[in-house]
Amino acid sequence: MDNPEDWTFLNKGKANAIFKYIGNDMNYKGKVIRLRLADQLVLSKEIFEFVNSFRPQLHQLIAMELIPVSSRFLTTLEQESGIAIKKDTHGIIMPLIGLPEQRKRVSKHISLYTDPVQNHLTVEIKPKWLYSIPQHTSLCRNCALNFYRDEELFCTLDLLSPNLITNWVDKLGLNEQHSESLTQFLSNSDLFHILYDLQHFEDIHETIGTLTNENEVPEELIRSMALKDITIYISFANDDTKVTIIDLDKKHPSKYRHWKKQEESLWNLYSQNSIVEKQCYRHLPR
Ligand SMILES: O=P(O)(O)O[C@@H]1[C@@H](OP(=O)(O)O)[C@H](OP(=O)(O)O)[C@H](O)[C@H](OP(=O)(O)O)[C@H]1OP(=O)(O)O
Ligand SMILES: Nc1ncnc2c1ncn2[C@@H]1O[C@H](COP(=O)(O)OP(=O)(O)OP(=O)(O)O)[C@@H](O)[C@H]1O
Repeated sequence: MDNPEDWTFLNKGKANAIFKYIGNDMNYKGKVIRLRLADQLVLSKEIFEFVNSFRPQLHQLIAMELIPVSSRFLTTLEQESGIAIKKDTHGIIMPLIGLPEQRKRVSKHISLYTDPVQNHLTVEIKPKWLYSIPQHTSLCRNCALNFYRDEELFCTLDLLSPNLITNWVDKLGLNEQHSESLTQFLSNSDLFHILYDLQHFEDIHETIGTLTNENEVPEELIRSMALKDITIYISFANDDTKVTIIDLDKKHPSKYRHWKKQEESLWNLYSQNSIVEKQCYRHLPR
């Protein structure tokens, strides 16, 4: 496995690079390795343990295996891909998520992957903040962020409310069969409610606003913010529905500066109910 020639660059985000296995070892065929980018402060072993702590509640989390990597392995992949990789002791092996070829980007947080021949669909959703929006707030964090970026106003808070799901799905413009499958899944699954419960952090806007030092960042806020940054793949192929959650990365407390900056950018939008025709759905505490 430690032969860098057996791995080819697949994709990257802000914190990780993904390499696909192209060697002959059957243990790694159909797998990827996920490596931390050079500027990251949380290492793969800590991420692995963090993710595992959520497995009892989130059984859809992608399977992971922590494996030691040599510095020669990392340096060679870094040179070949041109991506600065963290000098880490471990990487994380995961199954390769195969996506249908045609991609339609609905918004920064929603994409649809379809295979019209086989009629397969994978929906990629970054649900972001699933929470009860505070009193006197018109726009939730998701709608405020989308508005700020001039993105489509697709609010995942709608998915917590059975009567708003059909309309949410209709706006995606899927074919009838896929619309029906997705509506059925979203109506019957408790995943978004589980995430809502797990993300819960009382007075989150105020807490972020008052942080002045990374030592003040509560562990529960780190967990909540990590859960607000996951990606979910929902795949429909034949009669099979498969759900996979990726990217549940432990946040370093130094990220509080970014969270605060985002709050400062969005603050004025939270109370502007004239911006959009539709008010955000207010999900009441249960
Ligand atoms: O602050 P946000 O809501 O913009 O979230 C950031 C994400 O932007 P998004 O809004 O999802 O497009 C951002 O996503 P992109 O790389 O922009 O797709 C990252 O996930 C970032 O986390 P990290 O730096 O990788 O630890 C995310 O930062 P965190 O807030 O999760 O720390
Ligand atoms: N198991 C996988 N199989 C196939 N592709 C994957 C897999 N895991 C991640 N990817 C792809 O690589 C991209 C980056 O991976 P990942 O989300 O883990 O990185 P990140 O740095 O945490 O991203 P972000 O900046 O959104 O936080 C994903 O958006 C996805 O397209």
